[in-house]
Amino acid sequence: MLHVSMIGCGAIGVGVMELLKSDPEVAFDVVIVPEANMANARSVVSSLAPKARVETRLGEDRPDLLIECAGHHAIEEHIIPALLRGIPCMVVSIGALSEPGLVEKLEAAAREGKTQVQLLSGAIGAIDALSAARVGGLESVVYTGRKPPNAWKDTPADGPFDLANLSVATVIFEGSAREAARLYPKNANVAATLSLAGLGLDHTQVRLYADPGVTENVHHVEAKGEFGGFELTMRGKPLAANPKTSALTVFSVVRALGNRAHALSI
Ligand SMILES: NC(=O)C1=CN([C@@H]2O[C@H](COP(=O)(O)OP(=O)(O)OC[C@H]3O[C@@H](n4cnc5c(N)ncnc54)[C@H](OP(=O)(O)O)[C@@H]3O)[C@@H](O)[C@H]2O)C=CC1
Ligand SMILES: O=C([O-])CC(=O)C(=O)O
Repeated sequence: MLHVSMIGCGAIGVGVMELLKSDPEVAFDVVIVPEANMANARSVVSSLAPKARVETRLGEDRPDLLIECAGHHAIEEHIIPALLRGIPCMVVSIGALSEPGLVEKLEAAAREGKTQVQLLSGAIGAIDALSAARVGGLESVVYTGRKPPNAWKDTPADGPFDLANLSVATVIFEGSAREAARLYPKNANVAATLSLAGLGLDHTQVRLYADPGVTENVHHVEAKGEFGGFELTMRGKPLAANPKTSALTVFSVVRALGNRAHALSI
């Protein structure tokens, strides 16, 4: 039985608890949320993981695994202290790791705690192939993200582009993954994941489209290197609870937990 504590009880956290509710090998013991969200989280958790406590921090608990499904601040606030205590962690807010120095800080905390932090693949696939290809040497990684115009509301594209009236697919950003993450932090998880697995934030090229012709989060990756090349297109259905998040992200967390909990891992 894998004893899990989870940070976050939003679109991903709730989706994960729903799918694992009847898995006898995964037990949620603690769900961590901000103070203001505790009452709401308690009512959700009581039906999905009735044995779990809702807390604002991990406290003295020592889970087999701490998983972050919360957001950028949770990494500094909860993951780094847990790693320092030797608790293995998983992180889904990979976009947060584009903040200078944060990856190194995570790594140092895991090393000091003699444990490991796993960065989950989330909404994008082929991370295994890309990071294996890096071993032989990569030449280029180009990521194209395409989302419906309303997905770019309240971002730097909202204003320079008349999102509500776009009639054709429009490039709203072209540049490095580092710049994409700086300008579009809430849409930067995939670009950051590809960068960490591949050529890094400065050498991963990113093009972002507001496209009235799509209803899904479309992620296209083209990678070339010593291994040869690959092209991948993912058409991620957004979650009803948060249209910025593809459903595959929830499945990716469930897979990762299953791989730790079950006898067979794939
Ligand atoms: N790797 C990938 O491919 C993807 C990663 N993501 C990332 O996953 C994360 C979660 O996404 P999603 O579930 O859709 O987001 P939601 O906003 O639906 O849920 C986030 C949850 O985390 C809680 N939370 C926020 N900050 C903290 C904190 N410091 N400590 C404890 N709890 C906290 C929120 O509480 P409250 O509501 O009170 O703020 C809320 O319960 C985001 O960072 C998102 O960018 C998303 C999609 C793909
Ligand atoms: O598709 C998703 O779930 C999220 C996404 O585009 C990103 O954050 O890069």
